[in-house]
Amino acid sequence: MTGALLQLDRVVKRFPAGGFFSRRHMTAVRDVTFTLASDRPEIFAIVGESGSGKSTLAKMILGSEKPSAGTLRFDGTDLATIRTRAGREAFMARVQPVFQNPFEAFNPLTRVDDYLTTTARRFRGAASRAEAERLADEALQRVGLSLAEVKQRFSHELSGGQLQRAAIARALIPAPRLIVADEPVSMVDASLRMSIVNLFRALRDDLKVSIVYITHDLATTYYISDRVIIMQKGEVVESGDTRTVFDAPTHPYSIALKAAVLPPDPTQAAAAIRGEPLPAATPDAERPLEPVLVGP
Ligand SMILES: Nc1ncnc2c1ncn2[C@@H]1O[C@H](COP(=O)(O)OP(=O)(O)OP(=O)(O)O)[C@@H](O)[C@H]1O
Repeated sequence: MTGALLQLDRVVKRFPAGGFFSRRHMTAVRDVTFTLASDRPEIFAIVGESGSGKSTLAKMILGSEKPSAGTLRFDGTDLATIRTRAGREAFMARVQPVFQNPFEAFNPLTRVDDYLTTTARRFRGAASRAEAERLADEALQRVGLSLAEVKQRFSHELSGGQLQRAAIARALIPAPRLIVADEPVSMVDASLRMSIVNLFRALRDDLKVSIVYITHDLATTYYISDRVIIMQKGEVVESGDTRTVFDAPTHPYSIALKAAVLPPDPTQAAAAIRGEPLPAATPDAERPLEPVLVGP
């Protein structure tokens, strides 16, 4: 490991609770510590039920919320020290978000291609419309779309799956090192989920982008992530290599979570992601060592 891409050290976030005059606080994120290496792109999952602090953690990684205590470093720089507009823009180019609802991520009054070309001008310095369109098309091709398919179209004219792909393309235009994806497939039609999930793997492998994948969905986490932390009430209760954690969880919360939602058989889990009825389980002896991804 040559250094850390992202390093969280005892990160805490408290919010005021109990009204304006109250001094009470609730702790949304408590003492979270983890590191993503800069020379080993990976999909790092943050899993937990609603209210466990996942989105608050995502906002702190994106620099849009400040920690109450602890430090977050990106490429060695403490995010708290980024104060200038130029510093903030440079950080934003390297750490890009993908949100749950692509219809909220795009302004309904702006054409999708304009959105992408504006990003190319702002973050990649594209000097002409032709250059901005070339960069937008390149990013769209990466996600299985093309500029021709989105040109002159507004967000409501695309399907949810297409628009989430366009949102991922927008995130790719600045050539980021890290993508923070907060529930990126939960609003996508179940039948298209697998193709988006596979896309994140391709970005990791082909573009060497690391991905912080935030979700409450264990099935997709099991399929795509390399490492996982499981959060409960703001705290990390279990962490490690995804296969190890899910195959033999040790914390009572992880055990209960797995029992409640994750079909133990890989073929069944793949069907669950696609929203299909579960097929018969594959006998243990015939199971591949690695889960087989069947797409789209
Ligand atoms: N701006 C805020 N002010 C006060 N409390 C907040 C704020 N943001 C989040 N919280 C609280 O912090 C806790 C963690 O919320 P967070 O949204 O991070 O959880 P989550 O795991 O992402 O849940 P979900 O999946 O429902 O988004 C919750 O109790 C929430 O109500």
